[in-house]
Amino acid sequence: MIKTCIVGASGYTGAELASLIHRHPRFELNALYVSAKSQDADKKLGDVHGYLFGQINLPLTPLTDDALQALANEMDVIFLATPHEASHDWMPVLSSGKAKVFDLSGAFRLKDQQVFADYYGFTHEQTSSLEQAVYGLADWFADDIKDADIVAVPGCYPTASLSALKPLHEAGILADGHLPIINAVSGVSGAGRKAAMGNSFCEVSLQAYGVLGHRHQPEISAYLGREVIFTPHLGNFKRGILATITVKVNSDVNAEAVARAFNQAYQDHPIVRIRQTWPKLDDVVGTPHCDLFWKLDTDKGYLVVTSAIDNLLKGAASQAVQCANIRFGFASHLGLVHEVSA
Ligand SMILES: NC(=O)C1=CN([C@@H]2O[C@H](COP(=O)(O)OP(=O)(O)OC[C@H]3O[C@@H](n4cnc5c(N)ncnc54)[C@H](OP(=O)(O)O)[C@@H]3O)[C@@H](O)[C@H]2O)C=CC1
Ligand SMILES: CC(=O)N[C@@H](CCC(=O)OP(=O)(O)O)C(=O)O
Repeated sequence: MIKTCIVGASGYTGAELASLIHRHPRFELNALYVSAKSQDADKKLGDVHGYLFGQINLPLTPLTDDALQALANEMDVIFLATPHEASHDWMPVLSSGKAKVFDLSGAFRLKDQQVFADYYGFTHEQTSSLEQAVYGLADWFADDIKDADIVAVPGCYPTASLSALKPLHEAGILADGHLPIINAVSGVSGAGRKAAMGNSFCEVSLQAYGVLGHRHQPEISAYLGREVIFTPHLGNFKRGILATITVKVNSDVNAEAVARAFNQAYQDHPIVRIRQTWPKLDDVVGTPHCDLFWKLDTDKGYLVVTSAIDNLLKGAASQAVQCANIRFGFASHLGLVHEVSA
C-alpha cells in the first residue's frame, strides 16, 4: 500500500480527501494533520465531520515545522489541503524527500511569480518548487503529472471552465478577437470552513464577486492559452459549481465539429461526462464528475457550454486523487468511479 497523509485534514477538502483515500484500493491513510494551533487538535476526524463518524478515527495531529522533514522521508504521498501561504512555506521541505506532494492550494499553479503579488497578496519566494510544479488538470496533463514530484491541483472554477473550453481551443473552434465569457456560480463551501462575515448564513445571497479581478482569471487564461472574462458568483447553497460559458466560434464551425471536439477530448475519460441535457448540480454533487452540454447558434456564430462539478471533489479532492492515481501508474479514475456496466 502507498503511505499517504493529509495536511489540513479538518477542512472541507481535507476531509473529503480522507474519505476518498480511506476507501481507495491502493493508497493507505496513515496520518492526518492540522496547524500547530488548531482548535481541532487531537480530535478524531470522524468527531469533527459527522459524515465520517465511526469510519475514520485517526486523530488530527498538530503539525510543527520540526516534523516536516520526517513526513517528507516517511510518506509516499502528501496531500496539502492548506491555505496558499502554508503550502508556499512548507513545500521545499515536504518535497525534499521521497514523498510526492499534491497541493490543493493555489500556491504552485502559475509560473509567473508576479501573479502571486497581484492576485494572492503575497510575494512568492519558492522559485525552485514553482519550477518543479506541474499543473494537475488531470484529464489534460497526464503526461506531465506521471513524472512530477509536485502537483499543483487546479482551482475549482478553473477546473469547471477549462474542462469546457479546452476541447474548443485545441480543435481551433474559438474565433480570434473574441474573449470567452465565463459566468460561474459556486456554493459556499468554496470559501472553506472557517467562519467569515461574507459566508455566514444570513449574509449569503446570489451575488457576483471578484469581478474582473479574481485570482482564477489568470489561472484559466494561462492553461487555456487565451484571455477570458471570468465572473464568479456566490450562491446560497453548500456545494457545487455551475459555469455557463459563451464563446464566438469561427464562421465554418457547425454542430458536428463541436460534438467531435468534445467527444475526441473525453472519449477515454469517464470522469468527464458529455450529457444530452443541461447539467445540474444535483447530478454532480457528491461525485467526482464534470458534466458538460452545449448548444450552437450557427446563424449568429455563438456557442453556449455549461459545465457542472462538485467544487470539493472534481474541483479539489477527487481531482487530487486522479493526479495521484496517474502519478503512481493507475487509471485516473481508480477508487473514484466503477467500470461502466452494459
Ligand atoms: N473549498 C474549495 O472548494 C476549494 C478549495 N481549494 C483550496 O484547498 C485548500 C483547502 O481548502 P478548504 O478545505 O476549503 O479550506 P478549509 O478552510 O476548510 O481548511 C483548511 C485546512 O487547513 C488547516 N490550516 C489552516 N491554517 C493552517 C496553517 N497555517 N498551517 C497548516 N494547516 C492550516 C485548517 O486546520 P486548522 O485551522 O484547524 O489548523 C484546515 O484543516 C485551500 O488552499 C483552498 O484555496 C481548492 C479548490 C476548491
Ligand atoms: C465560493 C468561494 O469563495 N470560492 C473560492 C474559490 C475556491 C478555490 O478553488 O480555491 P483556490 O483557488 O483558492 O484554491 C474563491 O472564490 O476564493
